[in-house]
Amino acid sequence: MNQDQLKQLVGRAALDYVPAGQVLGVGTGSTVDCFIDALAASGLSVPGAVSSSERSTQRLLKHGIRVLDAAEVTGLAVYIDGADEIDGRGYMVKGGGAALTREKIVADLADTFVCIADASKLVQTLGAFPLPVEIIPMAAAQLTRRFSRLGGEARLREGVVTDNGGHILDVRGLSITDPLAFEAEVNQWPGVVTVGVFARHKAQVCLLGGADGVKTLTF
Ligand SMILES: O=C(CO)[C@H](O)[C@H](O)COP(=O)(O)O
Repeated sequence: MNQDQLKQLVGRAALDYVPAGQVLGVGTGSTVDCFIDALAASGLSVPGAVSSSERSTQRLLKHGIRVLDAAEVTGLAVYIDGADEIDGRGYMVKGGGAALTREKIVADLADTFVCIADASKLVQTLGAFPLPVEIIPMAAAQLTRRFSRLGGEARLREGVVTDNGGHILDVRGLSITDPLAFEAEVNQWPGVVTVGVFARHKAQVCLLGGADGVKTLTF
């Protein structure tokens, strides 16, 4: 199976986690696109979804699935989203699709984060994937210097403006051995909107698609 087929496989597997009769949190990315398509084809009745991006909102609406504002719910049982990397503890790097801020907001509403990913995303240590960080543009140069003091090389993602009007720095060369401490530290640097380490909002479940089918990891 190629990577696209694995994404479709885990997208379908995630249907088992859709809470009956409840609003669902929906992430962003090509794997989530597969999940949204599978949800629409499944005939499962969901009262609506809280979406983490304009991209997912458009896809949900195209399928006739109602999209609610985050402010319209007080909580969600389940949030389903992809990842750029996930480790053996459920900590993740996210934001390859530049939606990390809204993804963290929706994840924060949810009791259970279900990560859907192909097996290439499972890593020993986070950091090989360039770490996305949403920033306020004015702070780009000084944040670049801060990352360089941690051994990271930050580059502005050219031509990308997030749904929130922010910019994205991609930071190469990091080895994130303590994701909770790293996230807490970087989050409080002035000019950082959101760091793409999801440690406080880690996955509780990961549906990992590989040659042998879907493996369910729980953390
Ligand atoms: O964090 C994300 C978007 O901001 C995505 O979940 C992540 O980039 C994985 O995407 P894909 O499913 O396309 O591999």
